[in-house]
Amino acid sequence: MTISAILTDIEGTTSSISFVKDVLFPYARRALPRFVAARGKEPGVRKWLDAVATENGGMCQDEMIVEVLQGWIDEDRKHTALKALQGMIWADGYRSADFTAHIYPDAAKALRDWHAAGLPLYVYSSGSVPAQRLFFGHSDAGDLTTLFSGWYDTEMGGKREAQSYRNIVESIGLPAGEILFLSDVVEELDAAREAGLQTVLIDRLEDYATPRSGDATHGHTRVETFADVSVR
Ligand SMILES: CSCCC(=O)C(=O)COP(=O)(O)O
Ligand SMILES: [Mg+2]
Repeated sequence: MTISAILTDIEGTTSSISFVKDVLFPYARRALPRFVAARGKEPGVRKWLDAVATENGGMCQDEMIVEVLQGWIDEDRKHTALKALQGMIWADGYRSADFTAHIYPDAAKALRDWHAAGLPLYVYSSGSVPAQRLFFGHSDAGDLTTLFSGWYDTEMGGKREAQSYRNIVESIGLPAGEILFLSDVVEELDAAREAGLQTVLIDRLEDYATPRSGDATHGHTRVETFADVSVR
């Protein structure tokens, strides 16, 4: 079947889970108290803190909001408010060169090759769109932002819901069946398939101790690196 565009996940797909869990999340957890104290009154920050407070019974102390957010980081909650705030915090880390974002060399190469071949590339991640731009703007392989034609986060809906992929398909403006979605999470691939997209499971051996096979792949094509993704 024709592939006219590629939509990719980040964590566990283009990039290692351990970079996100062991570098980005602890950085945000540590920096949160100081970040909220320094910037909590800015409208663009306050709106997300207020959203967290409202969801937790209207708590009014920022210290309590910080504790809730740190708990969500520990649980790896993919909450839009947390993701927006994390993105703002990571901006400091990237700017001061505390880290660069991990990208598998095979992913960087394939993304460059597909872009050069004229295939439009899109990102769909639980990380906020500003966080995605920072991530690919400061990757181990340099600034890759110009490779992408569009960016989507959970403002489009949750990654395990078919409607989110329908929203993205409408935004991209191509037939669902011509868009290939790449992810390490089978439930995300299931939702994308339900919306009519083509799917490939990226099964990184560095991230997943046991290769997924048989029923565990839910029938999605499985590869271990981007080099094995066929776009013809
Ligand atoms: C691009 S921001 C860092 C990743 C992140 O916060 C995250 O939750 C990644 O989730 P994904 O949907 O890319 O698996
Ligand atoms: Mg992922």
